[in-house]
Amino acid sequence: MRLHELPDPQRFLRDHGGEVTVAVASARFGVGNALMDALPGLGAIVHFGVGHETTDVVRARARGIDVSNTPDVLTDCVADLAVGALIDVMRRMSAADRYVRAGGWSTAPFPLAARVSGKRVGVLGLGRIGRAVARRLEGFGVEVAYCSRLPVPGVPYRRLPTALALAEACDALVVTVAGGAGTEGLVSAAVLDALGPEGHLVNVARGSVVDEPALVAAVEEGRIAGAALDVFADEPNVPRALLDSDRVVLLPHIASATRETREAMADLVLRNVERFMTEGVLLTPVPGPTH
Ligand SMILES: O=C(O)C(=O)CO
Repeated sequence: MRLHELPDPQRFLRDHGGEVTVAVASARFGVGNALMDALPGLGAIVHFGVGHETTDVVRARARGIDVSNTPDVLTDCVADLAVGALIDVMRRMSAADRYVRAGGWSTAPFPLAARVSGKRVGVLGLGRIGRAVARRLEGFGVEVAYCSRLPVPGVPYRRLPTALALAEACDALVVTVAGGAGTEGLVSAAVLDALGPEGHLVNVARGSVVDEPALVAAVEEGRIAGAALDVFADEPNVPRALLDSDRVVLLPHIASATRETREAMADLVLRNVERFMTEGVLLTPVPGPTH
């Protein structure tokens, strides 16, 4: 049953909320507190997607509700897209495509772009996706550094203590950290200024991680060279100044959106539901009580 497609979802919740034992939610909407409260018999929340910041997991667990997401199956596609977006914004591929289509090539050569190979790239949040991005970048002879709450054992990359220090040490920053209150505004005006007028930003995490008004100002004022964004503060709304900028690559939150990966995510959702319905446990519960 799809709650959002019902003519009167509130009425359904009043009449049948107590019968629902499993809720499946997208990472975008999650299960908010009001919905959680309307489902007194809920035992599991199964997210389609790796992000789960839209559900209060601590609150759910306190009520005995277990929560799962779809890790691993989307890592490669998100990392592929992050690296593609980095190359796009640094080499200005989308802008060059627009240039050719608009007939610019017959009037003047396209302006020179920034080299990718051999540059210093900072990965903000070295989880599964961050590590997959870093591994790919090694193939470009990129010097990778990272910033994460705790040191990540067994990786050959330099760890910087803060996002600011990482931005100061790098030519480009790729944001792969989890969303939610703990990372809100982590890429601040100061971080963008540390990245500098030659620096590029890629965000495949959550719009909330970047101070979007500060990013808009930095792009407009040329305080950073460019940005490639798959996520925004208020999707699907993209600030006008970004739409108007040729220095920005804009993507409609498609990092995991391949047929193969979306099928694998859907399959994992169904396997979580099945496991919960048959054995009362989830297959891929989200880690830690306070994650
Ligand atoms: O899995 C997620 O959290 C996503 O944002 C999918 O792209």
